Amino acid sequence: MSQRFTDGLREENRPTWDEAVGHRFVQELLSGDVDDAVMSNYLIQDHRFLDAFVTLLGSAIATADTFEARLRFGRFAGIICSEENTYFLRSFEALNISEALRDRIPDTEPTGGFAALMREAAHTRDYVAILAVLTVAEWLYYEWARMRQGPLPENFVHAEWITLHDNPAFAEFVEFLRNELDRLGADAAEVARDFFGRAVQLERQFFDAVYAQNDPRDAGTPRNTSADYAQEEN
Ligand SMILES: Cc1ncc(CO)c(N)n1
Repeated sequence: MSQRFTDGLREENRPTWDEAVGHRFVQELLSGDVDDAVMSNYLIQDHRFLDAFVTLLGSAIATADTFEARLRFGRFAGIICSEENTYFLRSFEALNISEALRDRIPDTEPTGGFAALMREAAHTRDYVAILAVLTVAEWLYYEWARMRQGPLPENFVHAEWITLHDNPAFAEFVEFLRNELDRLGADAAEVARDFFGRAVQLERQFFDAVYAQNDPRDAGTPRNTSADYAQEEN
């Protein structure tokens, strides 16, 4: 039996893939031990990832070569734009992160890099390039989420981020993405490898970045001097 095209792509990126799937953030999330500051950094950045991701899903709907695939992407986009987006909003509320505070936090480099990569893939209008990025994002998340061995964490912010990526419908969607890329990628292997490889790198860097920042909520604490307040007003 020959190896699936997507298995080959993953093998080419194996060390980085494993570093992402087994990342400290993932381990702490699965055990429910992620620090609130780290989770806040992650969710603020990932909510922006989601914006670019929806754009990419739109380009998949536009470029897919079958009606069946278009329907799948449409149904998935529905979940991302409803249940997943409201998960973020409920989590921001629980972590006491206002919209104003979020607006003050700049993009990290991997967030900007991911948005650029997704925009680039969408602009190619090449279904294979688009599929390669989508497949990394969803397959890699499915792989870490299903590693959980103990019970779900009690905190819904942790638990729901796991179950959103480890449930039968999500597993089926990942399998669909892989089948699509298996079906079409071999004839456009260079494009597939390029976008797949860059996406895997960014996934690891995205996790790294949440530990390289301060508590984002400090950006919302009042400063010490009235001069600072005055500056803020202007
Ligand atoms: C950075 C990143 N990669 C993948 C996913 C899963 O869609 C996500 N939410 N964020």
